[in-house]
Amino acid sequence: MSSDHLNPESDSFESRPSFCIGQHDSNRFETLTDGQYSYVLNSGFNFVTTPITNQHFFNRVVDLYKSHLQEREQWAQERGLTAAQRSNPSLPGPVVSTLTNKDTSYFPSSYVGALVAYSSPWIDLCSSDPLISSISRQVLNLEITYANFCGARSIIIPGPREDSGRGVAQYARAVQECMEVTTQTNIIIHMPMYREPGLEEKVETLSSLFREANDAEAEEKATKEIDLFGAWDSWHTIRSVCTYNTMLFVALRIPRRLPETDLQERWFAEPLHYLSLTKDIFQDNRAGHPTLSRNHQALITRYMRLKNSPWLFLTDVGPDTQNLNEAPGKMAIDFPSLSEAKQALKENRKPHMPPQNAYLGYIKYVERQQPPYSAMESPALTSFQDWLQSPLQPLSDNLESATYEMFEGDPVKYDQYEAAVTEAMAEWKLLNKPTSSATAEAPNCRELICAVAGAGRGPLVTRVLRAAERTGTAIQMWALEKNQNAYVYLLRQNEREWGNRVTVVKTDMREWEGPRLAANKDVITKVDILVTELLGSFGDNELSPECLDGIQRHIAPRPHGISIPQSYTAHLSPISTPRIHADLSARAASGDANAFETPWVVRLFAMDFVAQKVPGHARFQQAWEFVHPVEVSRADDFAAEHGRAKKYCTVGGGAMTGSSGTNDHNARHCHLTFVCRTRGVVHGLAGFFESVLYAPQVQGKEPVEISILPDQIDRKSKDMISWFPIFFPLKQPLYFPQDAELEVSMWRQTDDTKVWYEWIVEAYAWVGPNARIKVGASEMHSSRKLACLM
Ligand SMILES: C[S@@+](CC[C@H](N)C(=O)[O-])C[C@H]1O[C@@H](n2cnc3c(N)ncnc32)[C@H](O)[C@@H]1O
Repeated sequence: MSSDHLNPESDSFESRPSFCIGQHDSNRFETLTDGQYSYVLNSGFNFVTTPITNQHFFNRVVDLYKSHLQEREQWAQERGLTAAQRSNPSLPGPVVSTLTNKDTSYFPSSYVGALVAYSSPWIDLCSSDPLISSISRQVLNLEITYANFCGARSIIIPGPREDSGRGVAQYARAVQECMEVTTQTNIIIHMPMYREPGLEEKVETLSSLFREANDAEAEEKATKEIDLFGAWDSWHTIRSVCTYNTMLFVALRIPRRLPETDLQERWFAEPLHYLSLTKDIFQDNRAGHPTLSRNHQALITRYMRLKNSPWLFLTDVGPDTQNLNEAPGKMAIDFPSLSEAKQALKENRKPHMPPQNAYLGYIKYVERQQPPYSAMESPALTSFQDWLQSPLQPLSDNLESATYEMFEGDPVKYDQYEAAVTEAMAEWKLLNKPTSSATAEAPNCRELICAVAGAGRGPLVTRVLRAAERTGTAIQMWALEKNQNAYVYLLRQNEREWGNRVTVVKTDMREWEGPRLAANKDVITKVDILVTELLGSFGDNELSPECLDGIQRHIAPRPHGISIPQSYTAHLSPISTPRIHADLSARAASGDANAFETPWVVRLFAMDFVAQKVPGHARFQQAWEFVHPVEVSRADDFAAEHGRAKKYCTVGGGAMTGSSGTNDHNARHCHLTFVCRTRGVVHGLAGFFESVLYAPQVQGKEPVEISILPDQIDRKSKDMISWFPIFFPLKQPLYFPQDAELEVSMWRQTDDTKVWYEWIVEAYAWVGPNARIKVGASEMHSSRKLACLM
């Protein structure tokens, strides 16, 4: 292969994720000088971390702790305090005095924004010793406010080193306090994917420095089984305490042994800012060069597909402190000596250019190996990742041309519709079914009456005409549209593209009088094939059932007349999607009272399906189904008796307050049980739909379908992008333990004038072979205030 695919100027250029790679040294105690910073960048890194305070400060804090203990002891002895008096928590504690210029080499500079501040790893916010935890909190506050003052854009705080409830709560509270003092700075918690031995921060903490030797607690910890989801749990506590602040992120330590994919997916959904790779996770290949396992490469590839792909930082891979101390100064780099300039010329490099770092070189190789973006990862589609859109209301609103144009950009939907119509027409012929054009005057007329209702700008009309040509079927074609602007476009299409073969009518399909015969305009007949595309992401959420109800009386009587689509089903799965939850919380905080009551259309991406597929309980479960035409309609019966203009009224109040019940047959309810093996948190329900456009009557033939279900789309309508999923949020994230069951209740509600959804999720835990207890429930959510008007 030529290297053209890597050249942006070339036609065969393939775009792929680009990596931003930084360097972190866990033993660094001083900020890099200008020259050292240039040296690291010249080694090929894009950014570098910096400590906020130095060794001097560390020594000062250690001395403070020691002297405080001594003073307290002396003071207690002088006063002859009893053990109880000594442990009085009201005795004054140590106060870390403010920073001085001796405590730090980090100052505002031209490149301070390019440095990622790393707070001191030696503090212990989780300590059970109140003195140590207090000192640690003070140190963190001093560092964070100072880094914020200096202009740091990101500050990494080493995560808690254990997952104990008390320690993590203390830690989370301290971070919450930091978030209140920073303004423009991202706070990033450095967390391990799980507690793999050796993966944690190596630097000793104040607690380990002062801990009695041979600590039983430490020993117990070492022998404890690893709780794979423990570190994620701690992160979840921290971000919950920080109320899903959108400036709080994770730097994820990648372990040497990758865990099960469930855990990898859990982290994928979190706000990942960095992936941190230590030297230890690399293996040497036969030539002695560092490499990563295939699984590690696959993980990086997966995470790099995110719209905001995480940055990477390599820890302790060099250049180390010694290299940097020997690094030439900025002056030497800018004005090299004659001999260095000569040597550099000979070696075809820039003067003082450091050697390429082997680990970095390998990661750059991994970057070049990234699969190019597919058609489904175009910049436009990628920009839709996790972006919330209010669902369309094509019935009550009139769509714009650009919206129709966007629909028309996806050929898959139209191909499937054409396949369905082709199949229906071919079968009509094969089974010699009667047509609605055959009247008493022309009993042998074989022309099929076809109508596209809700034709938009006409792409489905084109497909029906094409299907007729392909199958050699004579048809009389009708196109109905209630949008007066699209109607103008349809009239022009008829003249220019369809050779005036189509009768275009501007009408709401529910008010249409029915098709008139081409041979005798006085005769109103029936439609043999009715084609509509009124489907939303949840199937029925753009009121397809209500619209089809209003036109189905024109479909030729059973068994001949057909509706394409023939049926559609709505499906649900509970998901964890912290980023969307954070987005919705921010909207709610800025005044959107309905943020958590809106079913959003969203290209869900950074999310985790929390339910597993187990026997009897699928991961994606069907909520309900609509089939067309409806066998019996009470409204039709009523209209036949009293006329269509008459208001349908039942005795009494009907099903909903004030309703007369005409649309009750389109109400639905489901109660679904999902099984979750690992513990986690649910932020809402992902909704999908499938539709059988046409199911052939001839045995052995597959139905023509479309689907947006993640486990079906590739089989039924691969690469179809016309619909993104729908998301029903939960106001309060619902935490559940392992081996839990989530029970989802959802309703499609109607009061004859509008349609809306209501949903609730309950969590149960198994406590015995036959006993479950309820561990939590969401509140009842309702989109009634944003209902679709009929
Ligand atoms: C999702 S768009 C599909 C447009 C077109 N068939 C396509 O596939 O590109 C639905 C169309 O149905 C129209 N529509 C919705 N409800 C209607 C109704 N009750 N009567 C007539 N047209 C309707 C809308 O104006 C819109 O043009």
